Amino acid sequence: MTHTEILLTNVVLYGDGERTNVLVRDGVIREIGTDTAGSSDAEVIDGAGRILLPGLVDIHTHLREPGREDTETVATGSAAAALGGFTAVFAMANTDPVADSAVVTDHVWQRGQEIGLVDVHPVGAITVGLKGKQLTEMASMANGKARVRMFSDDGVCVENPLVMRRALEYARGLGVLIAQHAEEPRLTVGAVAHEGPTAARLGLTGWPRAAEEAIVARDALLARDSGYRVHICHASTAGTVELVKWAKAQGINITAEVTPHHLLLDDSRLETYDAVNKVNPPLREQSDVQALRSALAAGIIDCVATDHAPHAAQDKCCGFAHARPGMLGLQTSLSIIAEVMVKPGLLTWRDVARVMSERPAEIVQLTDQGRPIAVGEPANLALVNPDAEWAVKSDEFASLSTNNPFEGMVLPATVDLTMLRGRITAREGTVFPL
Ligand SMILES: NC(=O)N[C@@H](CC(=O)O)C(=O)O
Ligand SMILES: [Zn+2]
Ligand SMILES: [Zn+2]
Repeated sequence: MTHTEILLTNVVLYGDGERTNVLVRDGVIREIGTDTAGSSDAEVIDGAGRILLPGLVDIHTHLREPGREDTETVATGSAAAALGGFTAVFAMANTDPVADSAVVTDHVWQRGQEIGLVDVHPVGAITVGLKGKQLTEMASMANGKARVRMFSDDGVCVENPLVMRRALEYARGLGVLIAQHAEEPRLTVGAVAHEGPTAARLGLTGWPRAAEEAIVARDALLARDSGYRVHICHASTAGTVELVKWAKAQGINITAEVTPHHLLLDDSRLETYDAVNKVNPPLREQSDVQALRSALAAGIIDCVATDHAPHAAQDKCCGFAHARPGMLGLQTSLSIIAEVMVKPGLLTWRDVARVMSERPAEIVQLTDQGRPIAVGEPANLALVNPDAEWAVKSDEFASLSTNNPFEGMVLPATVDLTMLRGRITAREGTVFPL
């Protein structure tokens, strides 16, 4: 039976303050208050001990549709997202065919809306076929049904500085975001792991920090001169933190994200040669991990993004050098942030709302996500139990792939319920597609 109203009782907004009730009707938050009761028809959900956050927004996800539907689809990725507390995700363009035309971006958007678990915003490619040569028709994607607002060649770097410069100028005219996978490819030929003592000992070809940092520095300068903004995907080094801090201090319009795995894991994980730990950029050293945590706490790094990157078993269970890079992220991200940022006191839950919902929504200029939990606002919400603990079992995950480096870990905090425009999309491990 469908209720016209949902009443969340005894929740603590942002984990800060007194318990209260939140009444949702027709997709909108209608009333908030300890006396709020709703009509007799309202579905009452007891939120005692729970924190209410705005629905999470992930600006960096890989759903493998079209092309590798054996590893993830818009449907399975949406389910993983809803279970992880997300109400909007941005699906990267490195699909097959590449999302470099409105035909592909409109398809991805349309599929997401049909499934109805999360708003799936396609990211458009910056260059045709991700080849780094010719700019795509960003305007036709931006003006299509999907209203594409973010462009990236993620998976590969826009290497040519003139192409990057033109991309920023074109994006400026359209008001869309350019996001860079910062990797100077001439420094990473054959690279499979962070260049450092661990890779040297294990005989793995290294990806030096400078490969990332050189592009971050270059693109900060290109952003400065274009007068337009640039976003840095998956920041992984202490040097990137210093460069972003410097650029912001100059008034350069630059934003950056960090992944949960770069905040939790380091290259000591490589000892086993298990390719589940292979990812781009690679897991770095403990000093980088600490610098990334501090930078997220300080707002130098703006937000968290999962870089959820599902891969088939046959593409992972092969020699380390041949395995594809990437790891799952959507269903573990909030818990990892709770573990590495909230538990040690680096962030409050109020801050988590900022780095996992409000700030990412701002960066991509989504007007209906990352909104305050207030009367009249869209009911995009995540109900979190901060005191629960759970063990990660990837065979219980919604994703079609199992490349999960967090397998077996016991993590804090569960997402008990996710709501998209007033409709429950996930509740206690079950999803409710349209
Ligand atoms: N992060 C990864 O290691 N892999 C991503 C691409 C990317 O984000 O660069 C993928 O598409 O699998
Ligand atoms: Zn990338
Ligand atoms: Zn990515």
